[in-house]
Amino acid sequence: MSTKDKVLVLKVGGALMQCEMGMARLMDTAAKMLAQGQKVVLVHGGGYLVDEQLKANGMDTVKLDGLRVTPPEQMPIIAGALAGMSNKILQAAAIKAGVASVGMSLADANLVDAVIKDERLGLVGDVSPKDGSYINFVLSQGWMPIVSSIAVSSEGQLLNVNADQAATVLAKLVRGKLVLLSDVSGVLDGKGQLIASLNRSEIDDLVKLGVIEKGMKVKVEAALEVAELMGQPVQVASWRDAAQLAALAQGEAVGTQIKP
Ligand SMILES: Nc1ncnc2c1ncn2[C@@H]1O[C@H](COP(=O)(O)OP(=O)(O)O)[C@@H](O)[C@H]1O
Ligand SMILES: CC(=O)N[C@@H](CCC(=O)OP(=O)(O)O)C(=O)O
Repeated sequence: MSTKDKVLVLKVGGALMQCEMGMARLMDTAAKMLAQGQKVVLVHGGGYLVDEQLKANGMDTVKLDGLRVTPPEQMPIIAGALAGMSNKILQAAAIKAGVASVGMSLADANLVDAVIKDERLGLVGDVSPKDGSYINFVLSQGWMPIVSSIAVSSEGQLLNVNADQAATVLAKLVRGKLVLLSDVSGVLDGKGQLIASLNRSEIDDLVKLGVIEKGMKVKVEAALEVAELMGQPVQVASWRDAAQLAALAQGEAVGTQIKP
């Protein structure tokens, strides 16, 4: 199987939706890849928009180990910011770049099974892959799925899933190649220098030293899970960096390689 035959699962962090230029560059990159026959699933976060909307509604944000504690009264605002605003802002940018997309969430078409992760986190979801037929159908039409990380449990409860974890579940579902794009060029060492590659023991050491923390800890752990499961590296890079996007469009490795 050549790399182009593999679906590319691209995850973007929420800071992207606050940067018109970044969105335009990313969607132009996606348009190029689609034109080359590369299938792309775009998974998105939206943490910044959630923060803004909670604040506007007089609510506090609490995070535990990089995950947002999600009390029931915050769920409508969080679902609105992620499955609504963030998803549609990205679809608008896709249309502007000539990319036909399907806006969806983890709740669509039996994509995943979702359960409450940990009672202390409230309505935060833990997801596992279930049925890829809908997303594969969308891809077969040449459309780009744009997927938010809102899921629904079998009891009909809306759940907030960390978007890096949403991306890992979709990568597993389509057996795809996973690239996590954030607002930093990759995993940085204690001096702010880009680390070219990391394996499990190196990650454990940097977490213990406090060099990898918060959202980046969640991200590298999600990346490592997929890398080990699929026996292939997962890349952590930046949507801000035009050179990294250009390299990505050429199928080249970018940022930090999280290795099995
Ligand atoms: N070692 C590290 N290297 C790079 N970023 C780190 C590191 N440790 C913590 N971070 C933080 O993690 C952030 C990226 O995680 P996160 O905010 O969750 O991104 P995203 O919203 O793009 O998923 C960086 O902006 C940085 O503040
Ligand atoms: C449970 C949990 O933490 N959910 C995240 C979902 C969005 C996200 O992950 O956004 P970024 O990729 O922009 O960080 C949140 O509420 O912020």
